[in-house]
Parts: sequence; C-alpha cells; structure tokens
Amino acid sequence: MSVLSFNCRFVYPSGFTLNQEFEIGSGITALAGPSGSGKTTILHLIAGILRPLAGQIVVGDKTLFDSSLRINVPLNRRRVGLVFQDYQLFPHLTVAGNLRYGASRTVSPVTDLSALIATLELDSLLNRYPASLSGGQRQRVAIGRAIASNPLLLLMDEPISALDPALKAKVIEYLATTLKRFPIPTLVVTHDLNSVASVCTEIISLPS
Ligand SMILES: Nc1ncnc2c1ncn2[C@@H]1O[C@H](COP(=O)(O)OP(=O)(O)OP(=O)(O)O)[C@@H](O)[C@H]1O
Repeated sequence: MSVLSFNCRFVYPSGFTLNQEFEIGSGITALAGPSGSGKTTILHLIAGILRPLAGQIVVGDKTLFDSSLRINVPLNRRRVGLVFQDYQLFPHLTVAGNLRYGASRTVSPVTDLSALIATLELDSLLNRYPASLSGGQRQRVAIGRAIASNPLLLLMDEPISALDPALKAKVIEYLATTLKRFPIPTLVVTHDLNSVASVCTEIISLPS
C-alpha cells in the first residue's frame, strides 16, 4: 500500500523545473539522484515549505496538497517530521528540552518517550546542550526530536553526510533500530546510497 503519493510540478524563479511522480510504501525509502536534480525541493514540497504549481501530495489517507481541489494543508498541520544534515537543534534547549519540543508539536506524540530515549541511547545526554555534543550525538537527538512528534512520515535530508565514515554507519544503525521500534515511513535524501542501502526497502533515483 502506498504511504506517500507525490505528483507535482514546481518552478523556481531561476528556471529550474521539477516534474515528478512517485509513490513510496512503509519502511525506509532512499531518494537519490545527481546534485541539482531536485531532491531537497521534493522534501520541501512534501513538508509544506514550498508550494507546488500544480499536482497532488497524499500521505496515508490525508491529502496535504491538491491544486484542483484547492487543498493546501499548512506546514504545522502536516504531521511530517524533518531531519536535516546540519541537525538544526535548538541551541538554548538541552537534549531533553529538544525532545520535549518535538513531543509538544503534536496532539499525538509518541506515547513512550523513555523508550525512544533508550533506543537512541540518549539517557546520559539529557541535560547537555547541543554545543557540547558530537555530530553523531546531535544527529541522534535530531532523529529523536522528529520521531517524538510521531509524524505520519519522516523526511531526512542528507542526515549522515556531515559525519565521518565510522559515524555514518553508527547513525544509520541507530536509525534502523529506532524505526523498527517506532515504525514511521521514512524518505531519506542521500548522495551516499552505499551507506544507507542496507537499511532501505526501496530506492527512488531521480534523473539529472
Ligand atoms: N531557493 C532557490 N531559488 C532558485 N533556485 C533554487 C533554489 N533552491 C534550489 N534551486 C535550484 O533548483 C535545483 C534543484 O535544487 P535542489 O536543492 O532541490 O537539488 P538537490 O537534488 O537536493 O541537490 P543537492 O544534491 O546538490 O543538494 C538546482 O538547480 C538549484 O540550483
């Protein structure tokens, strides 16, 4: 069964035109393709950061965007989680504060926040601030914050590309274990298919 159905047309003022149609199922799907092919743009369209010129975006049984039906669910009501390459944690909040923020963003947060903290091995970091954490630790917090909001779909934009090779493998392992415990369909944009292929259920490749 399709978890995400995406069929959109979008044009930047610079002239770049995106025309893409695809569906993904549950599990982890990699979105690959050459630099500039529109991967980040697709995530931003799904999240509601950008608005398509025309088309349709459906997650589960919820239509997020439909140009012919004039539906455009606002970003904060899409129940889509985002994880970025550069973590984007709140620097003034502790790890616990960042996780609580994730849980507070929704009416139906994960019911077992302590299991999420244990799965990502964040217990000993809860009172630390992001500035004192390593890149791998920061990304585990960012994954935890996104999952704490219990999204219908998790979007990740190059989540491991800022990490060194050994850390990449570790963060991917944490991600796979956490998504087994909290099964949220996930779309991961990556340049580095080799690192994520072992945990992906599907791969979508955009043409250049
Ligand atoms: N804000 C913007 N204004 C105008 N053009 C943009 C903007 N953001 C991206 N583009 C252009 O749109 C195209 C697609 O960009 P996008 O970032 O989606 O590609 P990508 O596949 O994610 O690339 P990369 O792998 O390098 O991150 C590129 O040609 C880019 O220059």
